[in-house]
Amino acid sequence: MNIHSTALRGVAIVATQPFADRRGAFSRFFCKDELAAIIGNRDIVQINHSRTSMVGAVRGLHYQLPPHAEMKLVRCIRGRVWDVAVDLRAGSPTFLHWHAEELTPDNARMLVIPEGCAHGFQVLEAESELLYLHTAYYTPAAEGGLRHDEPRLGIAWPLPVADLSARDRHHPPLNADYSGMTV
Ligand SMILES: Cc1cn([C@H]2C[C@H](O)[C@@H](COP(=O)(O)OP(=O)(O)O[C@H]3O[C@H](C)C(=O)[C@H](O)[C@H]3O)O2)c(=O)[nH]c1=O
Repeated sequence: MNIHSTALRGVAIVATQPFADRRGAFSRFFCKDELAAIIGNRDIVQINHSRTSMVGAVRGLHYQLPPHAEMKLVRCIRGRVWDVAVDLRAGSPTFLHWHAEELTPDNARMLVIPEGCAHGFQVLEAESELLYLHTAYYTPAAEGGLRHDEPRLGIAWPLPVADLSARDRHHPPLNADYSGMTV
């Protein structure tokens, strides 16, 4: 598993090389030892799965506030998604900057979204499926969200946004004095 950093501290791309033979392919999805440089002493405590039907649909942008802030490792197991991490860390030199990565089963990439970053994605192929590895338990009271069209982010979604959950339609815009979270 090769780890590639991005402009956002801790946001990383894990590249894996599937073992292919005449039967098909085998991939290592996760390895705490190989990913020790980014996982540290965190544990994966919850694994979630989503399927999104409509091309252009966006899920997110979501995060959990401290003390329930979480690292998420996201992999596309069907279809094609444009996956986004947003830096919400107070004092970060890349505060409110975002990084996007196209994830597919074929490119076998996994995006690592550390604590203090929001996560969202847009579906580029119908019926795309994602697997999310979480280092903190789902805690609704600690959940936060950003609008996909938040002016202070300027995320350049590749397609017109075709579908959003009611919750994601109603995230409030960021205040002008929003300074982020300390994680
Ligand atoms: C995360 C979670 C959610 N839920 C319930 C809460 C809702 O009733 C339902 C759907 O949750 P939500 O609307 O938050 O799901 P998405 O909008 O698809 O959010 C997902 O996609 C974005 C991009 C993410 O980064 C989130 O981590 C991930 O949950 O599942 C649970 O019961 N357990 C859980 O662990």
